[in-house]
Amino acid sequence: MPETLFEKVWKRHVVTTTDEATLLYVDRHLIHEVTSPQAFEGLRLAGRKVRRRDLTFATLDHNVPTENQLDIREPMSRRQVETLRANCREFDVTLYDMQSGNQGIVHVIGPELGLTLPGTTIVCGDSHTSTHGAFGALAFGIGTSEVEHVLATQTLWQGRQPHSLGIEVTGTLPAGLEPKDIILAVIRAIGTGGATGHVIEYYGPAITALTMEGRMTVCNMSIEAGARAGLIGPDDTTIQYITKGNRPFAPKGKALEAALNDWKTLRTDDPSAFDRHISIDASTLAPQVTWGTNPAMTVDVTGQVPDPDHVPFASREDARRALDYMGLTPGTPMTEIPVDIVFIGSCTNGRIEDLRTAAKVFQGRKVAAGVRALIVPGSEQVRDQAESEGLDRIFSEAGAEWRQAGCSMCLAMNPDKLTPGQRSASTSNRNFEGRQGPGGRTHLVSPAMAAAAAVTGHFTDVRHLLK
Ligand SMILES: CC(C)[C@H](C(=O)O)[C@@H](O)C(=O)O
Ligand code: SF4
Repeated sequence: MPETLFEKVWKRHVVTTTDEATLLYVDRHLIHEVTSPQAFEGLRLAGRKVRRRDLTFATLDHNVPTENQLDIREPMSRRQVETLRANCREFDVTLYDMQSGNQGIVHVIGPELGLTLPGTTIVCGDSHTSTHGAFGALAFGIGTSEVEHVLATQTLWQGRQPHSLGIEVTGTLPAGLEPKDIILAVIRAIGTGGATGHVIEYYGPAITALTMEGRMTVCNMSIEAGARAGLIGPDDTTIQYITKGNRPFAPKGKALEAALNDWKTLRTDDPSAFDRHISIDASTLAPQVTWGTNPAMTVDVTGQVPDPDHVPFASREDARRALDYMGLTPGTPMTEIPVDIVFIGSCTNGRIEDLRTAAKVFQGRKVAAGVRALIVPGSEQVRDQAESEGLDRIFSEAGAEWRQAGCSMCLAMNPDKLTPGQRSASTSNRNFEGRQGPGGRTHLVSPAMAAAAAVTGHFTDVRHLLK
C-alpha cells in the first residue's frame, strides 16, 4: 500500500493508541507569551517540571512593540512578556528574548535556528505552526491545556488520524506573482473549510520551484483552509537551507549523514495514497487580493468587488455583511480601492525573501501621499540580514517605516493597530472583522502587491510596476 509523507511521519511518532486516540511523541515544542502562562501555572500547581527542556524553546512575538521593543506600555502586554521570562527562568527553558539577536515570530525563528527539521513533529500553542510543514515536518497548533501536557510529558493526545489531501500545483508561477498568490488561490478554490479534517501535502512543479521561504508562506496558510497541518516533502532546496545557513540546532557531521539518508525516505510513495486530491495550474494565476472577511473571499487584482449573490462558499447574507463591513460596492474594480496602511510582515510574509521582493517595488519610488507603510521583519535575524543588504535604506528612502521584529499589525495585540474604518493592504494571513484593530478593514496580498499599493495609494497590478 502506498503511503503519504504525512502517514509516515505520524506512524514514527505513535507512542500508544487506544480505540479513539493516539499518543504522539513531540520532537520540538515552541512557546510564546500568549498561550503559555496557564500551562506553566498548571505545572507549578502540580509540582511538575518541564520533561524535556532540551526540546522546548520560547520566544516573545505577539505583544512586542515594534517601534521600540523595550518600551512596552500596555500593562497586559508587559505582564505576558514578564510572565514568560519568569517562567523560562523558573523552569530553565531557553528563551530567545528581545535584543538577543534571535528573537522573532516563533514560526520564523524555528527554521532559522535549525529547530525545524524534516520528519519531526513540532507543536506550539499557535495555529500557524503549520508553517514548519514546509520542511516535511508534521507541525500543528495546540491549545493551552495541551501545551501543559507537552511540557510535562513531551507527548500529545490526538483524536483520529486526519485524512490526507494532496494539492498539486502544476505549471510555472508567472513573473510578479508570489507564493502568497498560490495559497490565496488554493483557499479561494476550496474554501475556508475545504481541508477540514485533513493534512494537506503540496507538491508538483510550482511547489518544487519555490524557495523554503516561499514554501513556508504556502504551508503557513493551510490552517486558513481548515487543515490540521500542511506539509511539503523535503528535497535539495530543503537540505540546502538546513545545511548552508548558520543553524545551531541542525544536525552536523555523522548525524547529518544519517539524517540525509533518512530524509530521502520522506516522500509520498504515490499520489494515489491521498484520500483526496486536487490540482491547480500556477501559470493561469493573476495576483490575488481578498475583498472580504475571510481568506477565501478573494479575487484577481484585475477583477472587481463581487456581487453578493455570486460569492463561492458564502451565503448572500454573509457576503453582504462582508461587503458592508469592508465598505465596498459590488462592481468596483479592485484597482480603484484606496488604502490607508500597508503592512509587510508576519509569519506568512516577514522573511528575507519577502522583504527583498517588496524592496524591488519600493526602489526609486515613494510611498503615496496619505499612506503609511510599515515594514516589519519577522525576526531579529531577518532584520540584520535586510540591513546588511541595504533593504532598510530602500524602505526608508521610499518613506516607509522600518521596524523591529514581532507579530506587529498581523493582529491587534500590540501598538500596531488599524483604527476604525482604516483600510490595509496586508501580507498577513487573517482578515476577519477587527483582526488588525476594531473596525479595521484588511485586504490580504503578497509582499509585492502590498508594496505596489503603498507606492500608488490603491491596489495595483504589480506586474505593471515591474515591467
Ligand atoms: C495568539 C495566538 C493564540 C494566535 C493563533 O493561535 O494563531 C495568533 O498567533 C493568531 O495568529 O491569531
Ligand atoms: S504573525 Fe500573526 S499569524 Fe503569525 S503568529 Fe503572529 S499573530 Fe499569529
